[in-house]
Amino acid sequence: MPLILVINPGSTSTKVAVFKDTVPLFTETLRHNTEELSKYKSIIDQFEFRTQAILNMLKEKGISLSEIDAIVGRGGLLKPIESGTYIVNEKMIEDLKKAERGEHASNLGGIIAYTLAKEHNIPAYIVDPVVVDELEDVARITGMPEIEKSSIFHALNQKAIARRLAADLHKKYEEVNLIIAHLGGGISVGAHKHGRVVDVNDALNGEGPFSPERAGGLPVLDLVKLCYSGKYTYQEMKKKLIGQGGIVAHLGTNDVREVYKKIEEGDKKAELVLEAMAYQTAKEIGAMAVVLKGHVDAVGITGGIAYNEDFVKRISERVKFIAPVYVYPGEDEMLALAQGAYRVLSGEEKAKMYS
Ligand SMILES: Nc1ncnc2c1ncn2[C@@H]1O[C@H](COP(=O)(O)OP(=O)(O)O)[C@@H](O)[C@H]1O
Ligand SMILES: CCCC(=O)OP(=O)(O)O
Repeated sequence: MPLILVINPGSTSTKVAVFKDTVPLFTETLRHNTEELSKYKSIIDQFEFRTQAILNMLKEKGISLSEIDAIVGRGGLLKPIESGTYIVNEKMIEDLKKAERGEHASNLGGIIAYTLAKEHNIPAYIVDPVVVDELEDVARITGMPEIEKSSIFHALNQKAIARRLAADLHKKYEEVNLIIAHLGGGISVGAHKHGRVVDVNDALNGEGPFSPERAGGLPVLDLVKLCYSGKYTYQEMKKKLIGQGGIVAHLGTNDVREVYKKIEEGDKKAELVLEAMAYQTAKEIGAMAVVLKGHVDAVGITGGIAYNEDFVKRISERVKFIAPVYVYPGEDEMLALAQGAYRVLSGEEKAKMYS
């Protein structure tokens, strides 16, 4: 019965778990506030900090790395690839370190898994990275031929929750049309058509709703003007869009629980900004209903923010005319990662090779 270490770096957290086969021994979430993360210039600079946090957690739980049989991490911004479990190889590490497709905490999932696994001579995997690409061609075209739309989203959790929702409908994932909204540090809304995510907002690079730390879609020419205003460097502009945008920019925190505290204390601006995030998310769900030509079996709402019933209600009341709304607070990512690694370790599936 293999012991599997699961590492899931998100933009606002590092989640760590150890599974025996596919049974969790423990799962912990280490939350990182804006102040803690703003010390680091780039995501790769967070390597030591996040690795140490994981090692401390293992020590606290009395588990030694020498007992672990395989490590699986959340996959990052690689080339667009199909869904599945991939062995972490040198080429993948090179691409994650170069970060040519962008910087996101999930880049560290593969890198940390590989580094720790190498020291202990065990395999490292990633499963359903954020670049899983099942877009229909029509969804790729933008109005500027030089710019093609990308599929960058919470693929791991969206797929896991979509399967769970299909099961709750007593159907197979491949038989239903679903819209899944993941509400995390980033927000992604995907149209799942018979088991494929045929359209989804790029949750990293400025499409769809703003989120706790992303600016989301913006009036384009105003953005161009700001870029050329001479006020900001490229790196500063990037931070304003990814990491320091959205709720952080408006309210100075990436923690939606803090926003609710402000609202309880009578902060009207906090209430309006929060309502706007729910409004934009609902609007994106509406757009995905159009992608599916109105044939929607259910809408699923998931991610950390889905723990908050008020926020879910703000979305549901706008979208419940489309299809029944199901809520899955948090995520199924840790189990999905462990299951992906286990399918390979048990010989049920062959690991895919990234090239
Ligand atoms: N109980 C809760 N109520 C409301 N928001 C929450 C709760 N727990 C976490 N969140 C919010 O969820 C967001 C993080 O979601 P999560 O899915 O864990 O994302 P990530 O993978 O980006 O770290 C943060 O803004 C956090 O404040
Ligand atoms: C990079 C797309 C997935 C995403 O936004 O993840 P987080 O919510 O963990 O930042």
